[in-house]
Amino acid sequence: MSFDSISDRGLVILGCGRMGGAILQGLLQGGLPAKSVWVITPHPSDWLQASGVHLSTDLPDNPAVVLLAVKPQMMADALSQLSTMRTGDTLFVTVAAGITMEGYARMLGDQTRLVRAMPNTPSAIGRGVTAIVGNPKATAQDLDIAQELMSGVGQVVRLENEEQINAVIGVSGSGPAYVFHLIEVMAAAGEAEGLAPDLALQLAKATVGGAGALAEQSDETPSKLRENVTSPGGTTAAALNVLMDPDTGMAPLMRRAVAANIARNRELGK
Ligand SMILES: NC(=O)C1=CN([C@@H]2O[C@H](COP(=O)(O)OP(=O)(O)OC[C@H]3O[C@@H](n4cnc5c(N)ncnc54)[C@H](OP(=O)(O)O)[C@@H]3O)[C@@H](O)[C@H]2O)C=CC1
Ligand SMILES: O=C(O)[C@@H]1CCC=N1
Repeated sequence: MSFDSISDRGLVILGCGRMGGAILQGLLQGGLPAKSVWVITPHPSDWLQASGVHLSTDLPDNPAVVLLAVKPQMMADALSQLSTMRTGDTLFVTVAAGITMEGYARMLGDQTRLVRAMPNTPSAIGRGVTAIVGNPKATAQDLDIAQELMSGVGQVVRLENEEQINAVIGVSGSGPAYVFHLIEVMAAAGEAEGLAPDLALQLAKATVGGAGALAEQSDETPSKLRENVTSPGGTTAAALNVLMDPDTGMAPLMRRAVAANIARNRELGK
């Protein structure tokens, strides 16, 4: 990775919890010098304190990039800490759900160059996927910089418009939670059928992890991979009859879950 402008002018990270921390870790591993990073976060972890970044010190007044990684509900308060910064030349990259570009224009001014990025928690192990979209002031170079920042923690895809970010949150931003829940319910079903809890959990985790890796690495579609498991008239077919029921199966359930996610995201944006 090349971080020339960030190395020269600095990166400020506002909020260094799960997501901000994962991104910072990816950037440092990718070669960004710790001395180019300023972090504002109320309770820095031991790892952060040992990382060599600037903590609780004066901020550069014209950093190349500010990464916003606080909870949406904290954003307005948190941004007030940047009031001494000249924001004209600085690119803002935000990972917060809910807050729209219009909302940022109200808080930061309508001249601010801003990229919304929506990562997910597998970023913590470099296996995230992030979707990015720029506001009307963001340049092609700004999108390249945001892509470079986020590629430290996994794949990056680009969106055509801001509206699409809602569906991204519903699918991949929140999606790891759905998959973790799948592990929980598969393990619980195994336990209910007589497996020891640890063994049921091991089987469920290895199955979801292995199937996910196979789906990513295989040239076959997920539908074909599913068919490969399913012997006609066999045990998998019996289970899929339940899971693929058009009225009560996973498809209508997932549709409702993603719709609820998007509705909440719109509420947060108000
Ligand atoms: N978790 C996820 O799966 C995803 C999260 N996001 C978005 O990422 C953002 C952060 O989420 P996540 O990392 O999970 O949350 P965390 O709570 O883990 O991180 C938020 C961090 O912000 C810090 N913080 C709180 N107030 C301030 C402040 N005034 N100034 C600076 N820092 C502050 C918190 O500190 P402390 O806890 O010490 O108070 C915490 O370390 C959210 O906007 C969320 O929408 C996006 C995609 C996926
Ligand atoms: O639950 C949330 O609001 C955030 C956004 C995507 C994942 N976590």
